[in-house]
This record gives sequence, C-alpha cells and structure tokens, in this order.
Amino acid sequence: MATDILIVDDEADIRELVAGILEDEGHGARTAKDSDDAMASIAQRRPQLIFLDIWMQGSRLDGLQLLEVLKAEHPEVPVVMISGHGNIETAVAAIKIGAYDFIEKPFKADRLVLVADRALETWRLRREVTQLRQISGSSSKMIGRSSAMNQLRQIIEKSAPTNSRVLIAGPPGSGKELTARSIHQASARANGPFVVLNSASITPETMETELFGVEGGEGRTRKIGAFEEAHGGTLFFDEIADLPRETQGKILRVLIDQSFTRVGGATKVHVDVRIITSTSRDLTEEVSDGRFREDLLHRLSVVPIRVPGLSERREDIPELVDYFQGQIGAATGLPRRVVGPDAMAVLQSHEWPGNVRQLRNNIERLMILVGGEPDATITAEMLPPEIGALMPTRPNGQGGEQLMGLQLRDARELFEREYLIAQINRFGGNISRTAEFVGMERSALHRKLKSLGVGA
Ligand SMILES: Nc1ncnc2c1ncn2[C@@H]1O[C@H](COP(=O)(O)OP(=O)(O)OP(=O)(O)O)[C@@H](O)[C@H]1O
Repeated sequence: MATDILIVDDEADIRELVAGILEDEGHGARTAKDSDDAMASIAQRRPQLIFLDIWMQGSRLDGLQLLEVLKAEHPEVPVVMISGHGNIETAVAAIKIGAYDFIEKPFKADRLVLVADRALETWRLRREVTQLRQISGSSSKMIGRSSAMNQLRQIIEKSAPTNSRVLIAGPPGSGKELTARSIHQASARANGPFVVLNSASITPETMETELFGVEGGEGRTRKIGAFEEAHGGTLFFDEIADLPRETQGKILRVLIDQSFTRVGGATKVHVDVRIITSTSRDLTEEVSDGRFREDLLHRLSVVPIRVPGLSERREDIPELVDYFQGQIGAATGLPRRVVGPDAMAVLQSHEWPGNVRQLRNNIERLMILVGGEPDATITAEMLPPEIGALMPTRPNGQGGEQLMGLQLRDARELFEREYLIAQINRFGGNISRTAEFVGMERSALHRKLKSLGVGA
C-alpha cells in the first residue's frame, strides 16, 4: 500500500513539485495550502509523514506554530520542514521543537526522496517498537492505585536513584520484571541498557560465555557477554534461585570486583553495572536447604522489595482490565469490550495464582473468544469456566457468578429462596420435615417462605 504523505506549502508550484517527485517514487501524496487546510486534512486521516513549509503567506499559523501543534497532537508523525533560502536558523529551531529534518529550497529531487525514505523508516520503527512493547508487555507503565501498589511505587522511587542492588521477591507473574524496569527507568541509568538474564538458562557450561563473553582471535569470534552488554545500565537476573550452585560463586566474585575476563582473554574488563534480581521462592529457605549461597544472598539483597500478589490488591483489577484491553486492542485490532459489573465482580473474586500475567492472558482470551455483538456487555456467564470455578455455588447447581454481582441483601435473598426450594423439594413438599432439617420453627419457615415469595 502506498504511503501517505502530506505536503503543506502556500506555493502551489512547490506543493505540486514535491507531490510529483514523491508520487514518482510510489508514495501517496496529498497537499494543503495553509495551517487550517493541513489540520482538516490530518483530521480526516493521520498521514505517515508531513512536509511543512516554514513561511506560509495567509496562514493562520506559520510553520513553526503548526509544528508545535502537530508535535503535541501527533508526536509519532515525523515532520520535515521546507525552508526557504536564508532561514536555516529557523529550520534549526524547528529541529529543536521536534522536526525530523529539513530541506532547503531549491532542493534536489534525490535529497527530497532520501529524507522522505529515512523519515518513513523512522516512523515505521517507532510504531514497531510501540507494538512490540505492547505485545511483550514490556512497556513499564505500572497500573494500580491500591495502597499496596502505592507503597511499591514509593519504594521504587526511593531505591531508583541509589546504585544499590535490589532483590525483588513476589509470586509468579506479579510484576517483578516490571518493577525492575521501573527502577531502571527512574534511575540515572535510564538511557543505558536494561539486560534481562533468565537464571535457569545459565548452565555451568555456558555461564562464562553468556556472562563474560568470548575474546576474539585464534579462530574464535568475539562475543559480548551480558555484563559487558549491560555496562552503564542494569542487569536483571530473573528467578535467581534457579542459578545453578556451581555458577553462584563466580557471580559473587564479579559482584565484588565489578570486573572479569572474557573466555580466552587475559585482560580484565571493568564494567559499571547495577544488578537487580528477582525470586518467586523464599531465598532464606533455599539458603538453609543449601541450594543458595548465603554470602551471595547478602550481596544481592541490599534493598529487598516485595511485589504483592494480585489477590492482595483486587481493587486494581478494573483498572488493569481496562489497561490490558487497550494494550491488546492496539496490538491485535480486537475491539474493546464493556465488562459488566457481575463479570467484574467475578474477576475481582478470583484467586489469580498466576497473578497479573494470568489476568492479562485471560483478558486476551476473552477478547478473542467472546461472541456476540462487539458492543454487547461481557457478563459473568461469558467468562472462562476456570475463572468462575471458585465462586460460591448456588443451591440450584448453577455457578455463583450472579450472586457476586449482587449486594449482600439481594444475594442472601436469592440464596435463601433457592436453598429453601431445594430443601422443600428434597422432603417432597413436607414443610414440617423441612423446618426440622433447616433448623427453623414451622411457623417461622412459613413466614420466611412468604416473604421470599415462595408458595408452599
Ligand atoms: N502493575 C502492573 N501494571 C501493568 N502491567 C503489569 C503490572 N504488573 C504486571 N504487569 C504485566 O504482567 C505481566 C507479568 O509481569 P512480569 O513479567 O513483570 O512479572 P514477573 O513477576 O517478573 O513474572 P515471573 O515470575 O514469571 O518472572 C507483564 O506483561 C507485565 O507488563
């Protein structure tokens, strides 16, 4: 499909010239003569690239003003300024505001094409990065306003600027990696790399190459190890308890020295790396069972952080559901669905042993599999059975989803009615025997049935 480029210039011949050159290259081009015309055109459809003249006669906003609006409203769309001879300074000012590049009039066709190709490539990459972050869930937005989450945020804020090693403990899928990323991003190392290492994959055989890399020469190709790759940034060891006992000592040595030698190398490589580790197991237990070195544990847990499981912050679930719907929708194109109060009550009552990751997976599954009209509300019955299974069951054998959507008084009434009907049926309609079994006076049972609207 042809790309969509908007050219904004008050001079008709320049507009046509730029559009003509780009169209010859297979791009799609549309034109606008001033700022209002441009904004109307952008409102119809967001272009992938904008060429924007700096001086525009008769335009409500000049090029720089329009650029500011565009950067605020569509920061992801690259803008290339068209500068007249002699206003290079303005063009430079435009780059400072956020323009991608500029071309100077009179320009050569090949320069125009080159700038357009590069800007479009940038646009494509930006979009891809955003999508990948959404798919992998690695965008480090931390959702939740529960007090547990607020406490976690405070600890992240406090520990981020220090260079201290952090050990993040929490159940599987609760957001330990996200916490590590948030610490990295709030630290002075934010522009440095964030390297993730799965501890279980670091076998004694491959550990040295993976962590320290391989020196080149003598038939070996040079390989950069994780410590070197993370220089100036953060190295995150996921599930540190999985680190084989044999490799724990070596890592301890690097932590003490902050230097190592590459495999086959003789010179010491010095690195500046902040180490963050995570565990879903109790490391003190691992230490007493002899599986984890105590000295390593002390080195790693200078700042211990605990990420709460989802069942400790159920009030965050509606916001998480909304956030994941947006994320999954952006990545897959699936429409956002309204989750009804009964379905939300079920989601909030579930135990979530897999925590936030499990919730996210279920929302994705729900968005893919749920039937009905796209604007139909998701009800409790539409949730995967796995989620509804822990609900209190109703005496009539149906799931308790409906109960969970009701206030206590209504839920109790519904329960009582179904319970008593079931008991009466059990005793063949015999009120005396029913009253005896349920532990009520016969007359009290009569009154109860009457108040519940059950004819007996
Ligand atoms: N508070 C939160 N807000 C938004 N997304 C979250 C939150 N917590 C976790 N997630 C998302 O849930 C998923 C699992 O989180 P993460 O990988 O950080 O958990 P983990 O505890 O490191 O998991 P594991 O124990 O499997 O290593 C990710 O997609 C992450 O982005």
